[in-house]
Amino acid sequence: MHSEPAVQIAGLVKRYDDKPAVDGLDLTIARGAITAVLGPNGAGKTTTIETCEGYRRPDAGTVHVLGLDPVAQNAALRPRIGVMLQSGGVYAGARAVEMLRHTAKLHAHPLDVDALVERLGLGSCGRTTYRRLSGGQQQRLALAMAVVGRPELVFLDEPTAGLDPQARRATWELVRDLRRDGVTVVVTTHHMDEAEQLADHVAIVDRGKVIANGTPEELCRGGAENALRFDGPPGLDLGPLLKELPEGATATETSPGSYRIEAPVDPRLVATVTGWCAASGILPERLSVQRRSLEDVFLDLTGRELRS
Ligand SMILES: Nc1ncnc2c1ncn2[C@@H]1O[C@H](COP(=O)(O)OP(=O)(O)OP(=O)(O)O)[C@@H](O)[C@H]1O
Repeated sequence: MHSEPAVQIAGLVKRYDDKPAVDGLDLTIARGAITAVLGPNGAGKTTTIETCEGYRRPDAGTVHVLGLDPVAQNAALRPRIGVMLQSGGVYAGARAVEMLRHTAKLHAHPLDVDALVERLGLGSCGRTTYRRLSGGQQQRLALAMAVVGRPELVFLDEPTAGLDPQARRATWELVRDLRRDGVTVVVTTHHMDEAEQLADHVAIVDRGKVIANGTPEELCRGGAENALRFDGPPGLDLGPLLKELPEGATATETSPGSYRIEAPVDPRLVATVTGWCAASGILPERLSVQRRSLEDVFLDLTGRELRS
């Protein structure tokens, strides 16, 4: 296990026509995990990732990927990373599966091409040229090309944009399998459900900076949406319940007969509250868990919706 991070970015600045697309971005990405870089359109995700891949030179700051400078040491870095770009990067006249086989042969320990083709539902496009594939098929082929060489680190830029739900799930499964094989995966997305489903770590990017960073649980912890609600008889004495709840929890009657317990919601909390209700002869009606989502976190931090 390497202790050195997979990616280390400090104070990254990248400008286009004097306008900063990335504006002092700091980010450390651990090895062997799935990290989602989440943010609205235009936040600077693609620019950051392309800088990590060596396609763009930083205007300021430093970037290290697998301990290497992506521009100065590009030749050493290239064989160790897999890259799925948002648009193409694939020769349009080449036959889909042939191209994949060819790419596999360039690597010492490639994945099994037939299994990968099957996995991503590309079996029917064997002899079809890239330009004749549907958008979703092109997307899946680009993903296959990024991972077939069994790289140490994979960058996936919006891998499920425009995919149908089935292809989306197949992509997520493949990404999870990569993690199981010890591959580090960095995925950019503006779908918060994708980040919540997939990622071990989430970096929320807005206006060229990382504005929050942590596991989905860490980011969603606290705040008004992390609560349990139930209805019961009005005027209950919540003091005895509060004594049973974890430190820092609050219990309030928000309107007559409506109760709200604010605390990290886990099965034990639900058992404590329902146990107290049972012991007090109360039937908790409309018992519900309200969890903060990454969308709520983004809204709290920026006052804006994440959705584009
Ligand atoms: N080649 C370029 N020339 C000029 N401006 C650019 C270029 N590439 C990106 N930008 C601008 O830089 C900013 C950040 O873009 P970037 O593509 O990095 O964001 P993003 O978070 O990946 O967005 P999306 O989710 O839409 O892909 C945007 O304002 C964009 O218009």
